[in-house]
Amino acid sequence: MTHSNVSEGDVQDRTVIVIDVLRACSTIVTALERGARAVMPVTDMAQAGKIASNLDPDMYRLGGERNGEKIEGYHLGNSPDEYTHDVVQGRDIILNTSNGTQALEQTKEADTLVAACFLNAERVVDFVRRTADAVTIVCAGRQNRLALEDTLCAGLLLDRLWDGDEPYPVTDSAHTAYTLYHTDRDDLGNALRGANHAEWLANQDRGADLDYCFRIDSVPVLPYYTENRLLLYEDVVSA
Ligand SMILES: O=C(O)[C@H](CS(=O)(=O)O)OP(=O)(O)O
Ligand SMILES: [Mg+2]
Repeated sequence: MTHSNVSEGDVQDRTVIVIDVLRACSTIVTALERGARAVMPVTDMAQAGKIASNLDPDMYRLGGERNGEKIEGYHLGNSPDEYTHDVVQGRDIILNTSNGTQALEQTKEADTLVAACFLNAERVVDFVRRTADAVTIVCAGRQNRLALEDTLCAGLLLDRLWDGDEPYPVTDSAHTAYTLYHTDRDDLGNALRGANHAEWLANQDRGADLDYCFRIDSVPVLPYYTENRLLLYEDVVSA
């Protein structure tokens, strides 16, 4: 398990779970659940513009943020709330965010790559249990620093994957996430609301995003990365 500074060994021949609770992975899960055809994660304006220039303008929407605010000229910001059925249905979403889409870019050479958050926690755990041997969890974090909400989500996934019994040896990062989750699990909502990013979003009047993004297991979809885009896993296997 790691946050930022992903190395080749972290991804090669491994199943990688990228976690970004606030808010990119929660937005990706939501957009796909509400009917987006695909989410294309990008890292900068130039890459987003290049992809957009090759698409029919009615068939895509540009989404993303810098410093939490919608990027000028984009259709959507990074609040899951904006990704309504009417807006995303049948369209490609080009998503450009500060941390989550950067983590997806860093891990795109993984054997298997999925996006996770609290909304789809059990769906990810179930997929990993059934399909994966070697797993790396990458917490997107914030500005290359640890983000409490991502670490607690990693701890929840590990608790479920290990069935409440921590194996030995594990990495220091995994041990920390698992232990922290056990410390906070009885009042997880409170711990999450005390996270720096959560406090910051609350101060920006984004409290509704917190209510939504902290709902565990409420959107059971699996965003699966293939050919530079995230698709619903069932659409990949049935193709
Ligand atoms: O939109 C978000 O919540 C963050 C932006 S920032 O780190 O608060 O500037 O982006 P994300 O890539 O979803 O972590
Ligand atoms: Mg984040």
